[in-house]
Amino acid sequence: MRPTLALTLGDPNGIGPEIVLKAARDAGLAPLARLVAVGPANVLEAQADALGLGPITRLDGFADVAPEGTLGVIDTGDAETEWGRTTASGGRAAIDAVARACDACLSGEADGMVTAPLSKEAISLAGVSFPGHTEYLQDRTGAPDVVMVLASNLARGALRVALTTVHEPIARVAALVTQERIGTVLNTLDAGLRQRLGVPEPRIAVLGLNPHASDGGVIGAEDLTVVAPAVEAARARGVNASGPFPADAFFGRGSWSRVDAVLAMYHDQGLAPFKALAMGGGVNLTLGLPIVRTSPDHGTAFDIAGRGIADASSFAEAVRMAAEMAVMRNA
Ligand SMILES: NC(=O)C1=CN([C@@H]2O[C@H](COP(=O)(O)OP(=O)(O)OC[C@H]3O[C@@H](n4cnc5c(N)ncnc54)[C@H](O)[C@@H]3O)[C@@H](O)[C@H]2O)C=CC1
Ligand SMILES: NCC(=O)COP(=O)(O)O
Repeated sequence: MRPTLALTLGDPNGIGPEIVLKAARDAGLAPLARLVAVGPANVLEAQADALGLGPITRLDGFADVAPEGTLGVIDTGDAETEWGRTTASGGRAAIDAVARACDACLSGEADGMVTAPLSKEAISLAGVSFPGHTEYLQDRTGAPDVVMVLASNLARGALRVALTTVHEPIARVAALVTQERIGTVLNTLDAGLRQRLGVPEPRIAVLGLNPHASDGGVIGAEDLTVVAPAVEAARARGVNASGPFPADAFFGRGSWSRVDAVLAMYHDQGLAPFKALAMGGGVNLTLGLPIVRTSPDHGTAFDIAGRGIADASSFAEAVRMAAEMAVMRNA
């Protein structure tokens, strides 16, 4: 089975359209999936011309097939490009593409979606109340629980970092790290590792919330009163979780290579070490959705937009992973 993947263009003022064009010309990806761009076709056509990465064919829908050697695009309406600017119209264009691709996955027109980066500030200016794709797609698909996972294959093994809280200000994190939340995330992560990533018996390490995982209660109580009981409860349900572990030594000692996934308590606790180890080859995926969704490990890169120098390797990895997940899901 060769899945059809919808590639959303992201914010038209960033590097999204450029990395989609570059991935579409990656000869290694063509056998894995049929790639269909979704977003403002005028933006994609202009960038394809400027960067010499065409030709582009406008499609009426996913059933319409682009001629060999061209990238098909499903148009979601014209947009302007203002390189590097955070605009409401850029945010609107980005989210309209995500909505179209998501609906195509739900209806079965597409087998998965790979999202180029959008600006959280721009979608907020456009009136979207969700901070990112993860929360928007959870709402649009009606998924009860989702987990953000950043994944990469490194020489020492697969590094997968999942997040208990995602796009939350640090002032709110401690209150959001509850036994219930950790339990729900562990269940969703365990199921997603088995069903979507083909890990038969997932081993999950859970990081502590406080420095040194609270050090016996000297540095806060949450690791003893919240995280440890949540890990115990998950183990009683058959989830092979361990911890809480002090986050700094856990990454410093390379302990991640002895488990299938690491559950961090908050965004930067997990993603700072992930990006230090894997940036450029990492993939952001959402487990718990009824659809397949992956994304690169970076953002809109407004500072280099329009210069033709964006590195598309993480986006290409996201396409590869989505193709594998779609094949596994449809098997
Ligand atoms: N999946 C998504 O939609 C994501 C969106 N974002 C959003 O992107 C915006 C910018 O985020 P930042 O934290 O500044 O991170 P960023 O990843 O956009 O940029 C950080 C630095 O890395 C460089 N960079 C990033 N990707 C690159 C690539 N493919 N090739 C070459 N250089 C690259 C940029 O030029 C910049 O200097 C924010 O609005 C953020 O919310 C961030 C991460 C993921
Ligand atoms: N740090 C990851 C990130 O911001 C991506 O968010 P999302 O758009 O995938 O929800």
